[in-house]
Amino acid sequence: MLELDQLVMDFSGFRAVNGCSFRVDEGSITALIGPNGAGKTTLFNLIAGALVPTSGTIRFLGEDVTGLSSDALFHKGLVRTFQIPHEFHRLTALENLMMVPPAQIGEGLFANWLSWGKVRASEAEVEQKAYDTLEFLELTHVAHQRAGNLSGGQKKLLELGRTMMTDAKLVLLDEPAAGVNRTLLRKLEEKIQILNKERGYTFILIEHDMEMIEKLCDPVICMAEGAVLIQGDFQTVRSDARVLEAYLGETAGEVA
Ligand SMILES: Nc1ncnc2c1ncn2[C@@H]1O[C@H](COP(=O)(O)OP(=O)(O)OP(=O)(O)O)[C@@H](O)[C@H]1O
Repeated sequence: MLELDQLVMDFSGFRAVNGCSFRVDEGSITALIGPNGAGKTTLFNLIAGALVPTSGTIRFLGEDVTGLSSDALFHKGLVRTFQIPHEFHRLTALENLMMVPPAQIGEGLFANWLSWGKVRASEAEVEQKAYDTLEFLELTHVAHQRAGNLSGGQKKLLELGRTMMTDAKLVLLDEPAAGVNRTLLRKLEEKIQILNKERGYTFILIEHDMEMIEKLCDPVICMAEGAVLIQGDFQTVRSDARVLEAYLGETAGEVA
């Protein structure tokens, strides 16, 4: 589904991503791990079109998408969520979902410009989809609460819900577990698994929570100094001496 070939990203002389190559199979949940500064976020920015690589290529669904904007990629079904959820604080949870532009409409909105009946029908569909999404996420009880007042975990669930409004194919999740309490974390894991198994979403996660990675992810890719150090299943990667060594500098031996 996604193929990275020799990706390089230089920031005024500093090489943050250094010849990164790997592929992500459709239907997988891939974890991207590595110590601070390994280049994970920069790589996400490259895949999501927020940065243009210095060199190398990115293919998505068989098409060379290197250098395409995040907007163009979004319309192809590649969606990124953020470490800090980007909800609109003053809007309700329901409105936040309704604000997400449906990836597939695009020109349809323009075509509907003179046909208000159609627009209204489409609005009603979007509202229904937003309610269905809240129900799936078990957030119906906060549908009319301001998103800014939700807990950290509820905001993460809402962020996941925003991807569901777009019929995403590949979702990049940036530290989904960060700041989420244990109860909501289990719920978030369960929803990610359902989206993956039943709705065919492919995920790539940047994550530091090893419990979540062990439960959800295969393969696990460990980056260090801008390149892929090792790729394999959780146990293989976690027990690899090079991975422990890469983490040693910052966490005194703890891979987490
Ligand atoms: N816009 C930028 N300009 C200059 N250097 C940058 C820029 N963005 C990232 N870097 C540098 O690139 C390296 C990789 O950073 P990146 O944020 O991708 O790492 P990371 O693996 O996501 O780390 P963390 O786990 O701490 O978020 C770091 O040394 C960082 O300082």
